[in-house]
Amino acid sequence: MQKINHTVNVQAATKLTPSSAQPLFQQVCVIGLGLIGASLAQAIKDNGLSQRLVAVDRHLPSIEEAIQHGLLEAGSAILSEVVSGSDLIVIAVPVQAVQAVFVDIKAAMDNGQLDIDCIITDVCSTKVNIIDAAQAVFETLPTGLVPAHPIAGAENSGYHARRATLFVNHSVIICELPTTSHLAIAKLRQLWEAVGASVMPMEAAHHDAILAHTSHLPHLLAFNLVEQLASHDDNLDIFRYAAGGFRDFTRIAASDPKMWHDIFFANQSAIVSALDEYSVYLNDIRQLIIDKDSTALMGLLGRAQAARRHFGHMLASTPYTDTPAMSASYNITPSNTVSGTITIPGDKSISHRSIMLGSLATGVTRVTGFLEGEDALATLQAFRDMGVTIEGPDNGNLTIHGVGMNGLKPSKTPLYMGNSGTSMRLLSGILAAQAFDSVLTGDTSLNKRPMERVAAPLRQMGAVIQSTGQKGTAPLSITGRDTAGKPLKGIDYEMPVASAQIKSCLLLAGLWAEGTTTVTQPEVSRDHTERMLSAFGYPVTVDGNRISVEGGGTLTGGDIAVPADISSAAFFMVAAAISQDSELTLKQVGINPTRTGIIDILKLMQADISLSNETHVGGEPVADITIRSSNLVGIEIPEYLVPLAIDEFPVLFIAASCAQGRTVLTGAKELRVKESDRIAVMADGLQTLGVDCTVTDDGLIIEGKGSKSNLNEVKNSQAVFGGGHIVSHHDHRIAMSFAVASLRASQQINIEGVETVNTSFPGFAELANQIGMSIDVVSA
Ligand SMILES: O=C(O)C1=C[C@@H](OP(=O)(O)O)[C@@H](O)[C@H](O)C1
Ligand SMILES: C=C(OP(=O)(O)O)C(=O)O
Repeated sequence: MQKINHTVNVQAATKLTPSSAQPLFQQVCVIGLGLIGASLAQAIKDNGLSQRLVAVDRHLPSIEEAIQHGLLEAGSAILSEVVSGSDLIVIAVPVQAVQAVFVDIKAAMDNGQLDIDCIITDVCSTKVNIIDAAQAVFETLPTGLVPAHPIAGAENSGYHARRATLFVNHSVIICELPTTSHLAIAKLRQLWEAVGASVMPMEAAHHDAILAHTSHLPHLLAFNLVEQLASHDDNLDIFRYAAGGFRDFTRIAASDPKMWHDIFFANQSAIVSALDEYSVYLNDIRQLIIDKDSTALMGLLGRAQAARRHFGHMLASTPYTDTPAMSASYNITPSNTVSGTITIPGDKSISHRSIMLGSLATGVTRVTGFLEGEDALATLQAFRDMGVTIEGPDNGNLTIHGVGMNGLKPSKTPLYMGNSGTSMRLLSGILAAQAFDSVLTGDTSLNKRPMERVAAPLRQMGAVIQSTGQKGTAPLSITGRDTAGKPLKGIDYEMPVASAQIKSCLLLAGLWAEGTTTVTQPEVSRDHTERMLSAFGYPVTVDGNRISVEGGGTLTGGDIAVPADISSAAFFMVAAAISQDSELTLKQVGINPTRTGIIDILKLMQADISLSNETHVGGEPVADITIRSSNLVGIEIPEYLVPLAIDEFPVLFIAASCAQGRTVLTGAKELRVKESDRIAVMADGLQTLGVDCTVTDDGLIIEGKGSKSNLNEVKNSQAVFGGGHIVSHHDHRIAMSFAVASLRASQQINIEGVETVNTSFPGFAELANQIGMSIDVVSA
């Protein structure tokens, strides 16, 4: 067979990687110039990863073209003609042809054309049979053998479909065999990372089982559905009118039949078991349709829709919902006045609890005003994962089909709580009492927050719960009562901190415990759990700071109207208070007295705030809040107000910076264990913007820069903050607080890491701009 040589383009061939003086390889030999092989060759070439590139392919026109394009230095249909001196061989042929390639490679090693430690890898979709094939050929597996699988592709095949960027942001699974040398693994990892992929090690059999479900089964179904429709007599009509769904679902049936033929046989047993499982599910959904079981069908469809979005985020430990960008920043131009009448999104704490109690109730619960922020959506998804049918959210409306106190089912995957401390802590109380085991995990920030504060008292109730993170942190592993034995028992617990999350966690666990569960809080904290339990017909005894429930009761579903969140309203309250000639009215905001610390503190600072249209919505008091510009004064914040304004301190620090004189906060150590250390992070940002402040162990002292002008003079005209770059540490409340600072800034403020604003206040920037601020959201 003919060998085609080509004059080497010296410049291109010696192009170096930016990070090293030498290319990673002397000569790479790619066997098979199909889509994957040719794309990898192109990526190696474009990134200067090899001194020379050669290829083997039975289709000589592809080889010739690749040489003409300057991609290859040489090529042939016969391996022995080009392989000499290669230090990497990439096998990119159909699975069934790999064994024959191994025979050729062994011969080249035996006759000295190839070094014994040459790296040999492949890109095939199955792994066990590749290892079996190598074992059949080599007496001992070569130390350079590293089976691999790039999870990337396209329905187009062949040399012409190649793209050097095919692997960017894709995963490559590599199977490290006991025989493989560390150097081979390290070099192959370096190669894949250099072409933009991320490498994951995986055991070969596990790889095959996973791929059977995620790749092989969908391809098989796509081919089969096209076959089914094509066999109809009226197939022309079917194809002519086949709209997006058919096209989307069967896109992959345009893939290479030979390749898939080989894969289906190569991974036979894993594919057959995936197919058997699929048949069971298919039959189940068929039956739901026959039975007209609307609740169960909605449950299945809702769960599947949400799970489709959810898995990606869970794996990446990133924000929960499909936000427009995984990282974003604000560029804010100073403005000096705000005005208008606006509606703030629903209360986060009440939204969480509506899902939890609605799911555990008997009957249907209809929720309006639900906060469609990532934190509350994490709670929603967790209950879907545990088998609850929840319709929506649709414009804040939800219908929850309660499953009763004993109706939750084990989730098939760890429950992902995203960024939400409330979800994780309240759910751990509920799950500690369930029959089944659970695992709770979160994003990078949540997995750093203290969880022993709930795990330790739950253990006193008899729960079996482990905080498996490094410092009493998540992931939490909870053993179900079926394994752990007896039911939980009520305890009388003195809470060391005034935390509504600890209180709620224990009260919720107490619903299933034997006897009475009592918690005593050192200070009043938000009481939404107590209120909502009562609204669902569950008796709760409140005696000052002692709150008790008896285990064994039931909840009855009903309607819940979620009021606007005072914690979100706080940003706009401060915005109007610190800026010039401003007046804002915030409609129907929750003014539960356990949440109104922000109003009390601002009033002590002489803010101009008034409430009107006071009424009750779903057991919670609400009012319109009107706030106007005022010359604030610095104060010593009374410690009893700290739990009543716990989430509002970041923005209160902005208010304090604009006040005349010093503001002192003490007794607020809890701020250090929120989404960020809110004392340290706020102090850093304030200093960046030119405000003098001193961090203390449990608080902050801020030297306000407000004017001494009397209240009749033009209010709030001077700049307090300079401009600068603020790092929010991905904490939503830090990001929004510094956005508010722009109303008294002399120059632009840029805030990095604002994507988490969606956890509590989706639409914040749009609303801020609507009342006169100037926030430009930049997505990365
Ligand atoms: O119970 C709740 O819904 C919450 C309680 C507070 O946390 P702690 O209980 O940790 O103070 C608060 O910071 C959080 O945003 C919501
Ligand atoms: C602390 C907060 O929430 P969580 O604890 O639920 O993450 C917050 O929203 O400020």
